[in-house]
Amino acid sequence: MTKFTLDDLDAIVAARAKSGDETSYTRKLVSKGVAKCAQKLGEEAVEAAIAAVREDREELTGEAADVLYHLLVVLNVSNVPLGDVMKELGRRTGQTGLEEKASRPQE
Ligand SMILES: N=c1c2ncn([C@@H]3O[C@H](COP(=O)(O)OP(=O)(O)OP(=O)(O)O)[C@@H](O)[C@H]3O)c2ncn1[C@@H]1O[C@H](COP(=O)(O)O)[C@@H](O)[C@H]1O
Repeated sequence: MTKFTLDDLDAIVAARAKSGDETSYTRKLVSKGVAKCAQKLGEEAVEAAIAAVREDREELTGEAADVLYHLLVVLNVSNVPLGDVMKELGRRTGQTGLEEKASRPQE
């Protein structure tokens, strides 16, 4: 079996978001707008963080899957391609996290 990737899920999310399928959770969520999608992403991220602090690996695995799915939904409604995010991550591989932080514009 070939490995399921984030690109595969991204393609499913994109197709479901624009489908008129009443049974699609993605379509339903996207139709509520970016604020609702972002709220769900935030909730799932907090749940994942709580699972991590609890050291509950099984719970964290499930919550992490929820976070990735909801992040893809938010990127979709915001018209930000996953490829752009991956490009940005790729660009950062040449430097350490602390170097990247120091290179950010000062607020
Ligand atoms: N990976 C996911 C995925 N992860 C989480 N979820 C849904 O996210 C929701 C989050 O749970 P909650 O209890 O917080 O949601 P809720 O009670 O509906 O809350 P509200 O949205 O009403 O606030 C659940 O309904 C989950 O089913 C997902 N829904 C879909 N996918 C993927 O998207 C594909 C397409 O799904 P549909 O669009 O439903 O066809 C699926 O085949 C999956 O591959």
